[in-house]
Amino acid sequence: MAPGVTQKSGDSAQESSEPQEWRPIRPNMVITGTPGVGKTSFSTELARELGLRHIEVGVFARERNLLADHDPLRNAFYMHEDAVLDELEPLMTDGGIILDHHSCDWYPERWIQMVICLRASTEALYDRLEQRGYSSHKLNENMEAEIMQVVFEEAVNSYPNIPVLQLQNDNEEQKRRNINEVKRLWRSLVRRFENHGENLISDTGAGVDGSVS
Ligand SMILES: Nc1ncnc2c1ncn2[C@@H]1O[C@H](COP(=O)(O)OP(=O)(O)OP(=O)(O)O)[C@@H](O)[C@H]1O
Repeated sequence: MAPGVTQKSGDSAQESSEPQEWRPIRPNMVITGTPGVGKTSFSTELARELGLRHIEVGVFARERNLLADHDPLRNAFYMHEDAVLDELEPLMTDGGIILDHHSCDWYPERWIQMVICLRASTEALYDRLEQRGYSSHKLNENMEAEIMQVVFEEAVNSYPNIPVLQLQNDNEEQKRRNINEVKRLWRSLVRRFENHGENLISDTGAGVDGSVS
């Protein structure tokens, strides 16, 4: 995996100059995971069913000409991270956003109220990445990252106040079960967010297929 495919310079999940009490009008969600685990498929369905806006961060950056250098080894572009954050800020303030990207350590923590890390078995992931025609370097790098749970640990370290839901996404049946469970958790979060000003989910994990929250 390209380490972040972002160019870091400044603000991050753990560095915020905003007052602690700042919160979006509605909650936001991050869906992360190694490339190929199924973030975009999952986010698209979830956003449609919950009436949320799905932002595939790499596409968002490309559409706004916020891509930086090209990494020839991975055939991927870095992003101008600060500029992407600036563009995202008003959207995140309104809330109801699903941010979909394989790196999640650069958003201000105050933006995010739910974090999901999708996982895939080595067999499922290998097949998906091979089908994409990835170079052996890129394929091996991603496989190793998934086995070493690099993205999950990044998510846990970036959002110390939010339980990170880890969901196994090897097949369509698991995806459907997980989407249904995330919808239930999200609706519960929204109710508590509106009623009591809470921004944490407390009942994560229960009944979610393969979850290790
Ligand atoms: N639950 C699933 N069962 C079977 N195939 C799946 C599942 N989820 C996704 N896929 C397939 O895996 C491939 C990768 O999915 P997707 O593009 O959603 O992954 P991604 O994590 O968003 O990747 P990237 O980070 O590179 O954008 C696609 O061909 C998709 O159809």
